[in-house]
Amino acid sequence: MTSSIALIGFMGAGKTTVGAKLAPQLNTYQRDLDEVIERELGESIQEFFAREGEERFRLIETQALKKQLDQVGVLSTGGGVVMRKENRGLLSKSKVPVIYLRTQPEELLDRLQGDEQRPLLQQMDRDGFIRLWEYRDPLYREAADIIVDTDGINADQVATQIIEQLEDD
Ligand SMILES: Nc1ncnc2c1ncn2[C@@H]1O[C@H](COP(=O)(O)OP(=O)(O)OP(=O)(O)O)[C@@H](O)[C@H]1O
Ligand SMILES: O=C(O)C1=C[C@@H](O)[C@@H](O)[C@H](O)C1
Ligand SMILES: [Mg+2]
Repeated sequence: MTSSIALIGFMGAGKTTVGAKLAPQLNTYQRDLDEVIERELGESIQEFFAREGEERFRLIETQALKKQLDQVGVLSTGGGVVMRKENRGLLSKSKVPVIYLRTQPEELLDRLQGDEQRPLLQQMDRDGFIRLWEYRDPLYREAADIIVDTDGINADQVATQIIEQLEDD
């Protein structure tokens, strides 16, 4: 079974949380694209967004994705990684299986209640959040090799489902 994968999905789908659980089970380690970018920038994504805006962040995210995607390990991406066509192309043609953690927006809103780390979340009301989810859902599907529905199951159960799906492949 492969020990390299990439996790994609909306904010709060569990890419960071599930990736951390999955990596030791696959005898590998996790890299989180948001954390890689924050280390390179020397500041939080929140701070960078506030000063430079989303477009500049997306360019940096593409550079980071190019460097990280085909390396060994579990790569947890940021929720907006599918916004740029170039990134979707990189994910689609990548050698590593790309797994879409799919979670309904109502459950995501519950999980993210009170969050202050995600700049886009601060800018949106409930309807805007659902509209963005509906816009992105087909983009994640386009880029993914495997889809795992995470509604109503915890992060450990999501990790187990991913391993089962990888074994079936
Ligand atoms: N399957 C799950 N069931 C319940 N809560 C979950 C699940 N997966 C993650 N969470 C919780 O949801 C919150 C967001 O999770 P996480 O940070 O892993 O999301 P993410 O997909 O990495 O988001 P982002 O795109 O913003 O990086 C955390 O509080 C985490 O504990
Ligand atoms: O969904 C998004 O667009 C984002 C999700 C986070 O992971 C970060 O990459 C950033 O806050 C943008
Ligand atoms: Mg994350």
